[in-house]
Amino acid sequence: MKSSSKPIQEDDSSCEETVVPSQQCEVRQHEETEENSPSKVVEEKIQRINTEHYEEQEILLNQQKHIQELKQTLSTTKAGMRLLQKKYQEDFFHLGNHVNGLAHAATGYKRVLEENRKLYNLVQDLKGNIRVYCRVRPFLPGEPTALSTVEHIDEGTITIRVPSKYGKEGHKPFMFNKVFGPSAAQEEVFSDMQPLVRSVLDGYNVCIFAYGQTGSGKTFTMIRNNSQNGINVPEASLMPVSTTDDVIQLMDLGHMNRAVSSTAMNDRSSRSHSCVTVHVQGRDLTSGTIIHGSMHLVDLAGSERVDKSEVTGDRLKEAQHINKSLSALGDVISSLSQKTSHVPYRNSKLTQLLQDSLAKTLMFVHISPEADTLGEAISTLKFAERVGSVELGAARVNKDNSEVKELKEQIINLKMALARKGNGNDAQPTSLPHTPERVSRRRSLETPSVRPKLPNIGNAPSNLRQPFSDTASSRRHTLDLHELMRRRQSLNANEEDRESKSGEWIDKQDLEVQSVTDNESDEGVASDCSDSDLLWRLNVQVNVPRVANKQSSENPKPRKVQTRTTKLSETRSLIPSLIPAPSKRTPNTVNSQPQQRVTRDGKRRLSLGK
Ligand SMILES: Nc1ncnc2c1ncn2[C@@H]1O[C@H](COP(=O)(O)OP(=O)(O)OP(=O)(O)O)[C@@H](O)[C@H]1O
Repeated sequence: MKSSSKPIQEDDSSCEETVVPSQQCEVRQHEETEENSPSKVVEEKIQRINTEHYEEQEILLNQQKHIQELKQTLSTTKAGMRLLQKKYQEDFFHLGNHVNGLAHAATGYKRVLEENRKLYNLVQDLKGNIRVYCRVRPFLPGEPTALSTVEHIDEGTITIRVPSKYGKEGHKPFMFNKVFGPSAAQEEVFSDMQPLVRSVLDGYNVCIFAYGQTGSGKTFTMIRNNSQNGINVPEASLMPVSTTDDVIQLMDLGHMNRAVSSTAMNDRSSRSHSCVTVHVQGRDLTSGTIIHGSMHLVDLAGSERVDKSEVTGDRLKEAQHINKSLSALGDVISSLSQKTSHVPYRNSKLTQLLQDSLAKTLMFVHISPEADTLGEAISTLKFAERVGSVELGAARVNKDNSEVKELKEQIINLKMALARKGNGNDAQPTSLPHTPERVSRRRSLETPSVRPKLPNIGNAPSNLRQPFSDTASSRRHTLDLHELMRRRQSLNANEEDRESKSGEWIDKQDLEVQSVTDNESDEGVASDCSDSDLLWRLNVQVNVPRVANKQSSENPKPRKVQTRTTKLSETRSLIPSLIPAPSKRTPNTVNSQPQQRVTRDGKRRLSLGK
């Protein structure tokens, strides 16, 4: 193709270059045409095709070569990839192993941490430390959730965000046995308390109290929701034992009778401490030892400074009373921590109530997250840390050994003798020898399991109370509180008829609900456990406050002591016939006046930790 076009171009150029007449040019063209004969053209074509073929061959060869090279590269790459894949697989395998190892280690670490915590708590228990749990309330609906006072929460540490004057870096850590954040569920909180609650059934005295400023969530922790009395608290129960619901019902009962009024801090501020006491008593089947334990559940009134609540008049006096008892609690705690020889338990009704159970105490300290409560939160946490450092010595099981039992029996005999004397019966039980029958009869007095109807209380034969049946003598009892509540309601319905009613007994389990606002004129607390209370404590007892607080929040009135003891009819009617009424302890004259703490500026200290 190329060769054929070229001569034509040459011809054209020659034609252009030489200026010849048109005829001459035509002649030359003719001559050239002759030269381009068909054979020549074919030849040239073949040559051209060959050349082209040769070139294509060359290209093909080149391409094949490239393909070969590419194949080579591909297989090398493939081999490399396979190698890499293998390596990655190995790496992944190792990584997996490593991660597994880490996960295992983390689980182990968690387990060790948990064990450490348990051991730490055990050591604390052995030393008799007051256990302190801290709980942070979440922001409430409608509250500005700007910045929480809480910076960080770890298992047992809570770090509070503070202005720099409080700490170098603007935060301050506090350590407790456990810290529950705002999202902690009730179940989580209660599951940690189970061992403590169970120890009541093993014969220990236990006290669980909720401390914190108004509105910080004390009642939320201590009781469940009760729409009846309009208290907006959650559906949950304090105690994970079978008696939970019953005890909670009692707490509700106490709460219903509790003084509440609105303050600057809370629309329904509790203006009194609410205490529920559960006494459990049973006999160890193997040794025959009588074991009794008690549990105080105390929902304290708000611990804030009086001026914070902005109350005046009667409310102010009430607030001062509240803080006086909290102050007395603070005094008890500080004298326990300083191990002074005298602990001023008698300075307040609250501390008298807690005296027998402080050896196994759990304090729930509550704080609110709002920034404007920072000051209260810090003083609350400081107080709680101090409480946590108090060593009370190991708690002891309330076992009556044979000597104590014998002495108690003698006391019972004496009481019976006195009672008979009062009835004109001159029997002299104390002078009787301790025959086995007598001892067994006296024991039967201690441990009634059948609940007899008592026809004539004054002449009730002493063997009316039966010994524990096998089931009844089990160390763990379920409180028959439904019955108790039913009776409580019927008591309310017809208080006047109480005296004449007879009923059944509930053995060895006493329950008390009290609303306490301390007052110098208060007499001994109902749960006071003196020896003379032995028979008295065999009966069901519900102490409810004489409530000024039917007083509504609109018309609240200050109260003195609002504790009334309501005994079931059979309790009332039986006891006086057999024994004298339970004696109330005479207040300790040495320390009958509450201590008034004076601060440096000369003002009386009104609240704890301030
Ligand atoms: N952990 C919590 N989760 C959700 N809401 C809570 C929590 N703790 C408290 N609250 C809510 O905060 C409000 C105040 O709580 P609560 O009444 O228990 O405080 P308080 O400390 O008992 O107050 P007061 O001293 O006045 O009796 C209630 O509406 C309660 O439902």
